[in-house]
Amino acid sequence: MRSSLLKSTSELLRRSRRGYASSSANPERKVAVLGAAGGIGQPLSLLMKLNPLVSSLSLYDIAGTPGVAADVSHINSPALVKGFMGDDQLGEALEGSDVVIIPAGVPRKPGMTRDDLFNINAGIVKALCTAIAKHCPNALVNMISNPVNSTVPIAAEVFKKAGTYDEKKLFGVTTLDVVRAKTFYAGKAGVPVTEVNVPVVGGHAGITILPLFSQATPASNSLSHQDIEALTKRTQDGGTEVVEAKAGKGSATLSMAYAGAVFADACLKGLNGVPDIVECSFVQSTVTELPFFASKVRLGKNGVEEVLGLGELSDFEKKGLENLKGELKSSIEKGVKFAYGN
Ligand SMILES: NC(=O)C1=CN([C@@H]2O[C@H](COP(=O)(O)OP(=O)(O)OC[C@H]3O[C@@H](n4cnc5c(N)ncnc54)[C@H](O)[C@@H]3O)[C@@H](O)[C@H]2O)C=CC1
Ligand SMILES: O=C([O-])CC(=O)C(=O)O
Repeated sequence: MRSSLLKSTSELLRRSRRGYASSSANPERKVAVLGAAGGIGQPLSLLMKLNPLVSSLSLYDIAGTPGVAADVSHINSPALVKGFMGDDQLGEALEGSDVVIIPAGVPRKPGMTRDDLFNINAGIVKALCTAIAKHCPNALVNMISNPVNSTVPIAAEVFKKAGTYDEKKLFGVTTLDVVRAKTFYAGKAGVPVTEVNVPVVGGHAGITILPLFSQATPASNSLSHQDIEALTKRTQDGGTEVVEAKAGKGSATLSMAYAGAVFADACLKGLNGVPDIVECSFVQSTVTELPFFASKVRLGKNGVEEVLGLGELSDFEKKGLENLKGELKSSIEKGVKFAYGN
């Protein structure tokens, strides 16, 4: 009894130090998940229900949300869960949201690139962002829907047209690239995975995903150049590895839900004023000549507090950076053109 009391007290202290102070110390926070009944949406909704920083959880989809919401709502954690379905209920789902997470849209099948999803997902993202501009213009938007390299610029243009754009509040979620880079690096370098950090910069498709293993911590000097090349390629092809393993049944959902929950948690901590919250994300940027770029970002009370630079790159990474710019630039331009032309 005494030891379990001590354990729970020390857990409370640990949490409060890291941004999970008792719920009375945290402000009320509403999180909306758009696409909540999907492969990512369901486990992501579960993880957000478990997050003690969430007081209200709004689950929206075009179908299937009543069941998901009823199911998740039975979990005995504080967040109050409500399900919303169809266009008519989108406004209410969004009203008052602090963070909106968007995993709505179609996933890849084997043989497809993320860009092959553009035709369907661009329209979905545009419609959802139009509603965000109307119903919760101050929310932080976490864009998961692919192709992220284009859907984030689409969202920016929609918000600009609506007069609500704030570059500090729009994020392409690239956390899964970081999650993969950490896992693969730890396995190869033989270091504890929970201690690993690896920045991943650029974008979120193929060669635009550039892990900076030269900055990985804990540093390893047991890795050869070939090892680094193989780790880089595996990180860049991580999504395809899952798409092929699922053999037509979609793309990463569970690892993505985890990554989405990690990033949303960081956003909430930033909003709540927890200092030194840094995650990689695809944001409006001046780090390179490209208007959007993924790099480390410091999160704060208004969203992006500071877009951090790339640090020192190895020659291999410098080459990777130059190689990705062409593809990333045209994906960004494709998104902007779509938003303008429609
Ligand atoms: N950023 C990243 O790292 C990752 C992104 N993704 C992307 O996430 C997206 C979703 O993937 P999954 O969950 O596997 O797909 P899924 O097909 O299982 O789920 C998508 C959900 O979106 C819903 N939806 C469709 N149109 C909608 C609309 N207008 N409003 C609200 N909801 C709508 C569908 O009803 C469905 O429930 C895909 O575009 C996929 O490529 C997937 C993995 C990683
Ligand atoms: O590969 C895909 O289509 C889904 C995705 O973005 C990822 O798993 O990184």
